[in-house]
Amino acid sequence: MVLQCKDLVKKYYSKTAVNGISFDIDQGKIYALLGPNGSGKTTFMKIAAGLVKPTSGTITYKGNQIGPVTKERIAYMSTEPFFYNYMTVADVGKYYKDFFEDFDEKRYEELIDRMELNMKDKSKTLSSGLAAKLKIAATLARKAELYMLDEPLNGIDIIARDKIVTTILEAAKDDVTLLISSHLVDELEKIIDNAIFVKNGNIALMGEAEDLRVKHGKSIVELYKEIYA
Ligand SMILES: Nc1ncnc2c1ncn2[C@@H]1O[C@H](COP(=O)(O)OP(=O)(O)OP(=O)(O)O)[C@@H](O)[C@H]1O
Repeated sequence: MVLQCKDLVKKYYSKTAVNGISFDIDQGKIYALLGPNGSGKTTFMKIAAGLVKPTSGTITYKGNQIGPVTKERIAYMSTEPFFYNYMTVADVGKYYKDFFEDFDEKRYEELIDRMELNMKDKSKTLSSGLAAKLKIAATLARKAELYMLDEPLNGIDIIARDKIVTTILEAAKDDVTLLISSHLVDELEKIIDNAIFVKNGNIALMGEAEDLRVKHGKSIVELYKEIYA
């Protein structure tokens, strides 16, 4: 296993966003982190990315505390835009290269092409769907070991979603792990190995997607509806 968390808690003043979760994530698998708005998915990803400190509990990546070493190996794509309005698509690449040693410029060019973006486009002129694609391209151009993508399909039209899902799948290798949050469970169901259902900061259900389907006689989409109805 690569990511291990035990009794992880995050409180924002009186609000408990993550309420004592424990689970492990195995290398080389694709995980869906599922749950409605406010269930704690983003908070968990931010803790694993080293952007938010847990209130209590432990979390390690390959035995290391979350910190500078793990940040070099974990690529996190937040729901918020990370680039400034004045930047062009090319500037975003340079900005990323300055921050991350594992950033592969050639791969970025390929991904920008694939997403039908142009290096000269100004980020402030991009539609929300194109800005979402830019975030994905920049994140997947890193040669990370663990990619955590928070709502990568948000704002992306139904035609482009397949392309994004295929691009995400290309990143999946034996030594690469993916953790993807999404409300669009249909799209994720096709590609995931494991599902983690989060409810009110707790794990409501988790397991290998195929085991869950067999055990409950339901698809992941149906389980989602049942858990959150
Ligand atoms: N900085 C913060 N200050 C106060 N409360 C916060 C903060 N960040 C998150 N919360 C609260 O913690 C809870 C979990 O939020 P979080 O963003 O982790 O959920 P989520 O499952 O990612 O939801 P969404 O799908 O809407 O992004 C929510 O009730 C939210 O209001």
